Amino acid sequence: MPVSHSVDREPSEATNSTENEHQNQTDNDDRPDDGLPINELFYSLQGEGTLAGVPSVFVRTSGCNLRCWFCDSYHTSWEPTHAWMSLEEILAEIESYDADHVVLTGGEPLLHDASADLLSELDDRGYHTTVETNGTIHRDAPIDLASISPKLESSTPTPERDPRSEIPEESRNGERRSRGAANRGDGEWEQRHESARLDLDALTELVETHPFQLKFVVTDADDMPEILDLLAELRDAATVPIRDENVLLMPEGATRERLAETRTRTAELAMEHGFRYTPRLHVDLWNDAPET
Ligand SMILES: C[S@@+](CC[C@H](N)C(=O)[O-])C[C@H]1O[C@@H](n2cnc3c(N)ncnc32)[C@H](O)[C@@H]1O
Ligand SMILES: Nc1nc2[nH]cc(C(=O)O)c2c(=O)[nH]1
Ligand code: SF4
Ligand SMILES: [Mg+2]
Repeated sequence: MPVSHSVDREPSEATNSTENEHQNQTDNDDRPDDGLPINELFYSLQGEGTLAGVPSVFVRTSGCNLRCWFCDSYHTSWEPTHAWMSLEEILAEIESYDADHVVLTGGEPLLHDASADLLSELDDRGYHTTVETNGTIHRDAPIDLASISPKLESSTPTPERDPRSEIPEESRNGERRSRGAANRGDGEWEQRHESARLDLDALTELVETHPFQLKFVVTDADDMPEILDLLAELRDAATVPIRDENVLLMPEGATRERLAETRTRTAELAMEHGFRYTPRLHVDLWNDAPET
């Protein structure tokens, strides 16, 4: 069974958009110089995108500069938990699995300087690396597939959609969330998320520097005009072709129940526009279980 690391302590304040600011809000005590805050590290099948079905080791960093209301990795964004692991420890654990593919995800993995070092070490060892990123940060690092998921207006945590506004209950991962009155949501991230969620320069640099896929989370047909506008802007700005086959529509849903509501419409939209559809295999297989 994969190993999970989490830290039992009060949730940190909202994570900021730079690593330094982020580090100010996390444990200093046991942090190695070259390490990363790891929320979970596990072996599974790539569930999304053009490599769906490929056995892969997942390294999930903690901390994000955005706060999508639907985030399926709540404990890396809204209430980040993690243990600090040195690169040596991370690499040893990756090497303990029989896999050629590594997926670096989060949270937002490109927030962290050490993500670039980890990617270089993985490259030296011959691994194929996929980085799951929201596309707001570019880093100079060897990446075999930049899996970019630019965030649409429908991701913004308005007060009505703020997950911290809900009464504390079992979390999506089956753990109890500790949410007191002090950290109850009231849409405080709405503006911050909205102003940070798209960065055309970072997106352009990402598609120009790495093999890439653009993976849009679709909640309903209203998302399409924004996807088409963003693609037109990106195609204008980038010096590399962005083919329809590089554009994936992925249904929003952290659970089988929710996916049952979104996937057929998303598949029809993909056909209508000539884009790819990507399933969420891991949700079909294991629902919202952690470490899958
Ligand atoms: C948790 S994110 C981490 C990487 C990065 N922060 C990002 O958003 O791309 C991993 C992937 O899950 C997707 N995702 C998160 N919550 C989702 C949901 N409820 N339904 C569908 N996709 C979701 C993201 O869009 C992204 O493609
Ligand atoms: N199986 C599986 N495939 C995935 N592809 C991208 C994931 C992610 O959270 O970034 C993910 C994930 O969490 N699990
Ligand atoms: S950008 Fe990714 S990790 Fe951050 S809140 Fe959105 S889905 Fe979650
Ligand atoms: Mg996931």
